[in-house]
Amino acid sequence: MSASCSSGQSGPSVDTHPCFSKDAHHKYARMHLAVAPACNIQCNYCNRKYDCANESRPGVVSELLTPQQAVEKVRAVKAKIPQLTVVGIAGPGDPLANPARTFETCERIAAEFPELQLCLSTNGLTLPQHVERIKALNVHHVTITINALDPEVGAKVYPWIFHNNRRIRGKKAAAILIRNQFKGLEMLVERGVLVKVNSVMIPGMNEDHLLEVNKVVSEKGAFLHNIMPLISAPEHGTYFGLMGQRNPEDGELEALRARCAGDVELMTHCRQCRADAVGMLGEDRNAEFTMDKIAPSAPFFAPAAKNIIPIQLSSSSVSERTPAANEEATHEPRRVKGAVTRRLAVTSKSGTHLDQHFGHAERFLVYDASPHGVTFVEERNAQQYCFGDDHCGDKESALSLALKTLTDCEAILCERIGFMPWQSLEQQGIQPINRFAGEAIENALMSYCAEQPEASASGVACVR
Ligand SMILES: C[S@@+](CC[C@H](N)C(=O)[O-])C[C@H]1O[C@@H](n2cnc3c(N)ncnc32)[C@H](O)[C@@H]1O
Ligand code: SF4
Ligand code: SF4
Repeated sequence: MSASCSSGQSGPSVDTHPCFSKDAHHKYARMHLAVAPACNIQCNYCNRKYDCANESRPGVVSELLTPQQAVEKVRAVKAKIPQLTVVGIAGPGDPLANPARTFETCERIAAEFPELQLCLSTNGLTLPQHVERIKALNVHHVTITINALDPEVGAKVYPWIFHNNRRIRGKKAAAILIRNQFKGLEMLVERGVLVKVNSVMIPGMNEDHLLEVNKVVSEKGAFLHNIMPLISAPEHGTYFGLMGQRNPEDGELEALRARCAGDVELMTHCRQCRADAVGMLGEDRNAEFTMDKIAPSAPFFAPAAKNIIPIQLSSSSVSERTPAANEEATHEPRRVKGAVTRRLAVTSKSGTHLDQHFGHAERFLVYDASPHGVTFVEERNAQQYCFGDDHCGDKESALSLALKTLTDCEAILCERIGFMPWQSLEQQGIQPINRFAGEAIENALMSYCAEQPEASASGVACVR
């Protein structure tokens, strides 16, 4: 596309942006900086991974970076790839759910490399409150992911949002998210910041609705609309993956794009890059620029292992109970001496690692955890409800018994989980988490805590 925007939005040039200009795409390089682990909403298609070299999809990175490391990485990439023109923050979580880390990174890069274009990719939940800062930092463009206009459709994509220190679910949550996305879009356009809108095409759920999204984002002044195919597979461990939500088939996305009637230009060559992609579009040279290669002596952030309280599983710590009536059965995190503490459960065969399928658990291990440490609370009996095909009896009642023992837990971390229990847990307000499969329990619990929005707001450095 040319430098002039079809929406009439004036402002920064897009001629040297590899994603926006078909000419630029072979000449210029981009890089994503993975400084934003936390997210303040859940999309049913997203499962972030923080140490994965193999998968190529959004939300996956090899390592998380502090703002300082991010600048070191830009220095190293710029020295080897002088065609670098664009530096973006696109996760692996949401940049604006990690505002301190995101804006510190932008400030450092703007100070050292004023010639580089900065961009951010966000779900938009907290966008309105950050627009002035984004403008002041001279961020070249912002991408907002908008999958629905109608909260009814939105509620099928987003099970919850975390807003004003509360977890909100269903249509109410989707309505708040959508309102803030459009408010943020309008505020940015008014201030001359380029806005690209991403929408994920989810067959059977939002494809017709995206025609309306296209029309409205066009009227509101977005300069580019990027309708991307859903990437969904059971092995990604997402809700959609487990429920068998299919991806668009050949030709479906093109047909949808052809039906879009808004004036906004459509992007057709997005590669759905990882949150740490480096290089020209279509290539990923991130492996050449991992921190061990560019700053081998620098200590990497790791959770404060010294604060881990050793776990001793004894029979006296095994509990038959569900939380007592006079105990607060709440999922809300508590603040203890300044640190947010969360009650979390895990399934584990070994007692040390997340190595057990939810359906195979005969016990749940319950912890109070914060980004700084982990305290073992107790073991609770779970009635195993899945024994394999021949033995599954009254699955539902066994599952509901298992769920009763977890009412005070915010999330359960497990190796894997099936669709039915996932749905039941979510209905009860307990988030199933399987992205730490195989990890040591303490590290996984601290990492989970550190990636929550309140943790990053209180300045927790990084998770790994
Ligand atoms: C990983 S997100 C990070 C930025 C921000 N949190 C957001 O959602 O816009 C970057 C983009 O990848 C998209 N994405 C994530 N998982 C996806 C999936 N399974 N299929 C298609 N797009 C996906 C998001 O919708 C978003 O547009
Ligand atoms: S907003 Fe972005 S990071 Fe958060 S769950 Fe959705 S896709 Fe993942
Ligand atoms: S995800 Fe799409 S828009 Fe973002 S850098 Fe890759 S090609 Fe460009």
